[in-house]
Amino acid sequence: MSPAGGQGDRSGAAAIRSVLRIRPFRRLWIVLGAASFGDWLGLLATSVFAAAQVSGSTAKGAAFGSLIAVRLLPALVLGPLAGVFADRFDRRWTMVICDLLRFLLFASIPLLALTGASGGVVVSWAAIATFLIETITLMWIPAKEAAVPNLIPRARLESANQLTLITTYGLTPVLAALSLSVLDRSVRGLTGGEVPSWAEPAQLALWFNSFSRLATALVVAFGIKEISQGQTDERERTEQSMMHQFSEGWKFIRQTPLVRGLVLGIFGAFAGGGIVIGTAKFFAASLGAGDAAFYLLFGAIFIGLAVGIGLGPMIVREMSRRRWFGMSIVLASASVLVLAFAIHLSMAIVGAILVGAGAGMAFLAGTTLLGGEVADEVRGRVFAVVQIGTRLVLILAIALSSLLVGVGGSRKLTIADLGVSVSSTRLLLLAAGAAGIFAGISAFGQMDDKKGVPVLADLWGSIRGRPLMPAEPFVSSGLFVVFEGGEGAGKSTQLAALAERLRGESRDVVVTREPGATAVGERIRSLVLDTAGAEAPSPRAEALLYAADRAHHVATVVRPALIRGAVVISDRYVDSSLAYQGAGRTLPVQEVSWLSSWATGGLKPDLVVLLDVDPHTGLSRVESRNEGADRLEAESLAFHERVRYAFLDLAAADPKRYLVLDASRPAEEIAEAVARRVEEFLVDPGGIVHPRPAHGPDTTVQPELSDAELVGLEHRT
Ligand SMILES: Nc1ncnc2c1ncn2[C@@H]1O[C@H](COP(=O)(O)OP(=O)(O)OP(=O)(O)O)[C@@H](O)[C@H]1O
Ligand SMILES: Cc1cn([C@H]2C[C@H](O)[C@@H](COP(=O)(O)O)O2)c(=O)[nH]c1=O
Repeated sequence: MSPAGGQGDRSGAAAIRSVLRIRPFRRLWIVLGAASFGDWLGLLATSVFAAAQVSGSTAKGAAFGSLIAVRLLPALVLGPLAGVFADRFDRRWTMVICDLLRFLLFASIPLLALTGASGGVVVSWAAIATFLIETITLMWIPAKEAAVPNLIPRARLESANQLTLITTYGLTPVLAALSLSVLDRSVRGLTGGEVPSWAEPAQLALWFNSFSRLATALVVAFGIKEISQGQTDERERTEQSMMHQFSEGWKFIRQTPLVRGLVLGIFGAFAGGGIVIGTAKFFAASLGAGDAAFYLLFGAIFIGLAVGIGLGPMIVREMSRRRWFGMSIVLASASVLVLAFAIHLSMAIVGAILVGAGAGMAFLAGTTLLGGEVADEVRGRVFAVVQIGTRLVLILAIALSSLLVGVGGSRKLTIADLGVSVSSTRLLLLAAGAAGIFAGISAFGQMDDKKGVPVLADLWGSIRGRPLMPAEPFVSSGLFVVFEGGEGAGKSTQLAALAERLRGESRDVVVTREPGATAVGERIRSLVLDTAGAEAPSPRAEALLYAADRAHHVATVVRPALIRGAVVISDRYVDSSLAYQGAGRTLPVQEVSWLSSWATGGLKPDLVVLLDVDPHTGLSRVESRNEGADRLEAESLAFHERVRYAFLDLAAADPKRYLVLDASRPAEEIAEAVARRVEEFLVDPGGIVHPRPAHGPDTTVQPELSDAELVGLEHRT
């Protein structure tokens, strides 16, 4: 899989500019920004407004709290059906109708207040209207989320999500809070403190919220008709009953490993986040810090979120988004553990920033994966489940953790007589961190698209711009033996002897070589080795030519023969490139390795017979053939020395796969040793470490690739 929506080689800013050039998305982003600003304003204003309608601190607190609670209620009651709307009906009209209704409902709250209704009536209506607005929002969000992937190319989905998430959760809430406070001051300043009720900032904010929804409805209806166009055919959508579509959605989530992993991971992350929020006050106190520390920790989480969403893709670059998602959850959860052990505020702030960064990256990767990899016809339902589930998990986690901490938070558990005190807040954080790590690892396991590729090496390779690649899926029932060594080591001699022996046992044997085993290879061979006439290729061009020969050789000769069960014996393979172009030409060995691995799709030999010979000896054998030296044979002695030691180093790094023989021994002795080793393989095929058949739909890789041989692949979307 390519990283869904990965940004490739573009810088973050360039990727975002390119996404904004897509007209329907740009329009949607602008109105969503305005609407999100209005929503945040509305959220703050409705609550403040409701509190302002009653007197007495208890009543004010109850009014404020009940409005917030009412916003969460619809998700529990009506949530499960919301996604069906997004998948069943035209998403553009779903969004438009929802926004028109929200426009009316938002406007109705300050309108009722203007009629002179009593505070109690206004608060009750505000609660009912908020409940209805939230219910409508439940249908609007999956419709919008499911529509976005149809507006932009998949490769730009991540940038689009970055932009939307930063706008919705970073810019607009801060702007809304600032605007509300500036509005409040200005209105009070202008009216000298005698603010008429219609000009109350909370009322003005509600009007803004209302009209921002009207604007969204109009722009979506008349300016982004593409939302309707991208959707699955209407007949297909309405053929099934709603109940059937509802159960289909759940079945899809249960049975699809990617979605299961995503849902599990997202819920785990939100549970962890909820516990951090629920315990934050007590945690700040356990650090011996007061309210200021509490706010600092909260700020740190938001800074981390912004860093994760804004910079995450630039850091991990082309890494598989499935892997990035699981790793981000593990990072966030491990950082919760840091919080559990924090002994100083500075340590806690670092932990909180990392929690935020991990959560932000997981959120971005998860949203992008859902948008890019879930089919259009079920996308709305999947988004709805995530949306509702996260709300539920968050509320439960906050409620339960604050309850538990409230019961035991002020106490300290003293372990035996050791004098070690452990606050229950920290124990809870510890449990949350551990559970989060478990959820992250489980999600990773369910979704991993590079099974068998070492995780940390892949991460490090990705950060450096060269993610490791899984081997191409293929099932070999043959044996792949390669002869390597310097010039005149006796490779052709040994290869011929082995082939003859195996053919004598009636085995299917394919003798081949690099470069030059195919017609294309012959031409490449003459380009790299002929000394007469033609201009010599530069070192990088030489490396590419050998890789091109290898790619064609593997695809047309080696793999087909291995698939049919033949013993393939090749005179030189990847190690020659590492030794000659890497050590000999002093090109970066990692890059040469990357190139070869890409060319071969990760195919490695079962056995490499390295014939080690002193270059003096080898070159003098070649000379005695009186055929003249080719371009590489004509290289300096120092060059051939470097080649020799590079071969020996490669063999030392992976001794199981190599048979190193002293090539100055008599040819018959060497042939005997080679035959013995090859017979071992043939007698005991279980000992062969070539690619095995896949064990399931996702295990399409060679599990035995060593770290050194797994090299980067530039993923393209
Ligand atoms: N063990 C050995 N002892 C002495 N001479 C050998 C031995 N093996 C091969 N030779 C001789 O050395 C020469 C080179 O051998 P061969 O062509 O097999 O080597 P090679 O590694 O394939 O060479 P190249 O690097 O040119 O492909 C030949 O003349 C061969 O007869
Ligand atoms: C595969 C491969 C080969 N070379 C060099 C090594 C030799 O000098 C020639 C091949 O000649 P031979 O007589 O067939 O052994 O090419 C290389 O530099 N890089 C490679 O990948």
